[in-house]
Amino acid sequence: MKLNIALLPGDGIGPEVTAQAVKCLQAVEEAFGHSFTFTQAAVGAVAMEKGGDPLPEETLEICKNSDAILFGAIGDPKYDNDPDAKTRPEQGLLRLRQELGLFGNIRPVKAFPTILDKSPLKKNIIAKADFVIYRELTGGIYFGEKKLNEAGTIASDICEYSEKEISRIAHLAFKAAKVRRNKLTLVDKANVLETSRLWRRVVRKIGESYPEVELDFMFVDNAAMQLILNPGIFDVILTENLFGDILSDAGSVIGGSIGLLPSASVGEKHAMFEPIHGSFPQAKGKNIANPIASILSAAMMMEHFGLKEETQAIVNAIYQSMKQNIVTPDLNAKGKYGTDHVGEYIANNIVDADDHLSMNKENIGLGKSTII
Ligand SMILES: NC(=O)C1=CN([C@@H]2O[C@H](COP(=O)(O)OP(=O)(O)OC[C@H]3O[C@@H](n4cnc5c(N)ncnc54)[C@H](O)[C@@H]3O)[C@@H](O)[C@H]2O)C=CC1
Ligand SMILES: CC(C)CC(=O)C(=O)O
Ligand SMILES: [Mg+2]
Repeated sequence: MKLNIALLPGDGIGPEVTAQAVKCLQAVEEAFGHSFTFTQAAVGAVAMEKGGDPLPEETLEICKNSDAILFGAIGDPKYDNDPDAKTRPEQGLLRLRQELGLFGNIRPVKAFPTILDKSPLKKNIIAKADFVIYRELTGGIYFGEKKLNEAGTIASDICEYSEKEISRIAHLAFKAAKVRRNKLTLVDKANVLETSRLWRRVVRKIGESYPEVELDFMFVDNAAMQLILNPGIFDVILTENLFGDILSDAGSVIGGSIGLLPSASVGEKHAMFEPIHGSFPQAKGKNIANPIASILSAAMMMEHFGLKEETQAIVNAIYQSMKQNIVTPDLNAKGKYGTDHVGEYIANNIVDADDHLSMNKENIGLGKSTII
């Protein structure tokens, strides 16, 4: 298969982790006989340094003309610590999602069996965790009107959702539930928010077309607690933009590090693959960031194109690195392995399934059912 991949490393650890994902995609290319072309473009603070715009027109064009986008991370303390900054790196990512119509963000969460002891949570609790968050990505409070009064004393952010915005991601989530364990939990705050009550009405109606899927509802405050206490009760979580952002970072505690959680952001025409973590500026240039979230995002890209064996080969190689304890310091405090070493090791262990008989065949479920 020939793929044109737009590469947007971004800020902080973004370039370090995406470089490892690229190594792994190149290993897939070689092992399976594909042809991937990478076109790099600037986004976030690095793009602002060059021309002031966190999403330059040229970058957007490269993305629009690509088959898929591999995104690193954006964000810089220079802007985080400046409440008066008019332009921010994060606007580059938000606009990119909006311009490309990436309305569905798919975030699978499952603990790798080989590193169950890395989570601060009890093994018997997290071993049962296997869920996927379908987060609405181009609506809600992140995209509503923002206001600050002249005195700078009163601010507001509007949260707005339309039936159309809710229903397109709801269909994706129901379809995912059908090929998983037939359960969908809508997480909202319908006891307080009008938008949440609209979500409930629309999702309940759509649920009638998916009679095999058990639909339940949970308030977001309770869901934050259940995710930690009882993660095994979830299969597909469907939720709005803000709640999905927060819940998925909380969910990353299950796997032992946010540096392990990938995502796919999908729309009708485009697809982007991005770790759920940010630019982790404290780690920039130190060669300590975990590259696996980025590498698994590349695996989700392979899965998106129906390349199941390729997806599995990447996941198997990640297993191998964990089994050998070739992991970054977030998973082994005494570890001496750097971002590039872990990436290199995983890339070197990516082999075609035919040559794979001696390798570990377990999988984390990515290859089966997270992307429709
Ligand atoms: N998708 C994106 O590009 C996102 C960007 N951001 C931006 O990133 C910057 C930093 O934000 P934070 O709130 O500190 O979130 P963050 O996700 O960058 O880091 C939070 C903590 O997670 C851990 N962590 C993150 N990535 C890791 C990795 N690959 N390996 C090991 N540990 C990892 C570190 O302990 C870190 O202190 C901000 O400017 C923020 O706006 C935040 C979230 C998402
Ligand atoms: C920085 C935000 C725009 C993004 C974020 O936190 C996320 O998508 O997880
Ligand atoms: Mg986030």
